[in-house]
Amino acid sequence: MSDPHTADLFTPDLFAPAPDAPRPIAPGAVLLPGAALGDVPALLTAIRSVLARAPWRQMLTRGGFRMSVAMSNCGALGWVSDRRGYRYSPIDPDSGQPWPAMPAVLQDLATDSAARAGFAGFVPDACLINRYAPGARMALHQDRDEADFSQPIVSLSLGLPAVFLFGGLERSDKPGRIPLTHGDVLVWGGPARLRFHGVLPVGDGHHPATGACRLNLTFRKAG
Ligand SMILES: O=C(O)CCC(=O)C(=O)O
Ligand SMILES: [Fe+2]
Repeated sequence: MSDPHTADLFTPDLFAPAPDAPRPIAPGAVLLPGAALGDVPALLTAIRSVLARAPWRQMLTRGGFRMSVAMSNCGALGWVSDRRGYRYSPIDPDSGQPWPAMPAVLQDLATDSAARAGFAGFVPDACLINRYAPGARMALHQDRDEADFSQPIVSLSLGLPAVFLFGGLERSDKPGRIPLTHGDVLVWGGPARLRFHGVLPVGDGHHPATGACRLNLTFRKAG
C-alpha cells in the first residue's frame, strides 16, 4: 500500500490508546474524552427542563461584581453567591422555591463518570449549571464550599470548547492547560480535590448543540 491513508486503515497502531480512553491528568484527576456524547439529546432536554423552573442568572460576588458566567442549579442543594458570600442553599433565591430535582440522566452520568475515574459510589446532591457566552471566564479558584472533600467533582462540558486551567494546591502554582470540548467529562478528587482551577475566556463561535455558548455542569456532594 503506497497511499498513506489506506495504509493507516489497514495497519492500526495497536499500542495507541483509543481516542476516548480515560486520560490521567494528575493523581486523582482524569479526563474522560467524549464520555457524554452518546447522551447529548437527553442531557440537553434535562437541562432545559431545569432552566424552565430555575432560569439563568448572573450572580453577584461578595465584592459586588456581577459574574460573567450565568448560572442555575438542580439537586437538593444549589450553589449561590451574593453580597453575603458563597454557599449552598436548598432554595433558589430568585423563586423562593427548592431547586428542581436532579434529572436521572444527569445523576447517572455523574455517578458513572466518577466510577470510571476511580471514585465508586459517588452520589451528587448538587449540580451547578454554568453558561459561558463568548468572553465569559472563571478565575482561578478552589471548590471548597462542600462538606466532604473525600468526594470528587465531576464536570461535564457541552457546546463551545474552552481551555481549562488546572493548577496546584497553591494559588501561585502555574496551571496546566486542558482543552475541553463538547461531551468531555473531567473528574478530580482525592489528592486533586483542592487544586486551583479556572476557565480562560471562551472564544467566539457557534456550536450545533448549544448555539453561541459553552455549558458546564459540575456535580458535587455538597451536603
Ligand atoms: O466551567 C468549568 O469547566 C469549571 C467550572 C468550575 O470550576 C466551577 O463551577 O466551580
Ligand atoms: Fe470550580
